[in-house]
Amino acid sequence: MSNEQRPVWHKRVTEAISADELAEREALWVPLTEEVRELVSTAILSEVDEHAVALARQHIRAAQEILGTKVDTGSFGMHVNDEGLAWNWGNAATGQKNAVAPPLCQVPIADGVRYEADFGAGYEGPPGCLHGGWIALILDHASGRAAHLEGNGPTFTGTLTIRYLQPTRLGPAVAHAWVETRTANKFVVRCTLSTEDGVTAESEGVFVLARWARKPQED
Ligand SMILES: CCCCC/C=C\C/C=C\C/C=C\C/C=C\CCCC(=O)SCCNC(=O)CCNC(=O)[C@H](O)C(C)(C)COP(=O)(O)OP(=O)(O)OC[C@H]1O[C@@H](n2cnc3c(N)ncnc32)[C@H](O)[C@@H]1OP(=O)(O)O
Repeated sequence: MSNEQRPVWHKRVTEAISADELAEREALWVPLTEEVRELVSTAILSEVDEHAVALARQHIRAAQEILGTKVDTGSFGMHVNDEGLAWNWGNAATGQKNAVAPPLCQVPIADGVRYEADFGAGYEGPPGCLHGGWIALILDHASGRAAHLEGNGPTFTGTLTIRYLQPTRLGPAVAHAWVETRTANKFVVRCTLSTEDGVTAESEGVFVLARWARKPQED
């Protein structure tokens, strides 16, 4: 894939960094992400008085100021090194630096892709249950990842059909996605989301290997 083929919106940053240095950087930032995520949940559930709220806001503004002394602009995009490593830590589903992303943990399996997560107060839709929009994101991401692994390139969601079977209670959940059929550039992927109540949502999606990422003979 050449730079000329990539669309203008595709932010790509090349960095001279080794795999070891990248691992160190990840170890530095992931705890911050987890703490910000925890802060969101605590802020929702907290019942402290107005003085405590004012004090907490002071500390949060101080942290914001410290982090803001050196920032990139726009989005994180896709960072790459010359060893072929790529990391998109701003990703809304799994970005290591994105506290808005749910706490998804990918677990290796032979048949497709499995993600596990424990959804807390920040993900609530119907009282006590996971918001349907988050469910869509999880099904979409797990399916996209399954297609990506099999197609070896960036696959975009073309169509995603979701059946919400029963409410998904907050707490532990598992997503399992697998490619059902494929042609050179198109993948039909199925995905389920399950809790201790069983399967709560399922989807079927068509994922398309982006035209700009196809090898010339596949176009
Ligand atoms: C998402 C990757 C971004 C790039 C990042 C780089 C690296 C990524 C690294 C790691 C990623 C890891 C995992 C990924 C995990 C999650 C992914 C999340 C996915 C998303 O959240 S992504 C955002 C929402 N998504 C969009 O923003 C799409 C906007 N849209 C378009 O960009 C185009 O519209 C596109 C590309 C869909 C098609 O355009 P195209 O020109 O490539 O298609 P083309 O005409 O060649 O068709 C080829 C065959 O697909 C069929 N086809 C075409 N369109 C279809 C559709 N909509 N539904 C069903 N089938 C469709 C045709 O019928 C034909 O089928 P057939 O071969 O059988 O004739």
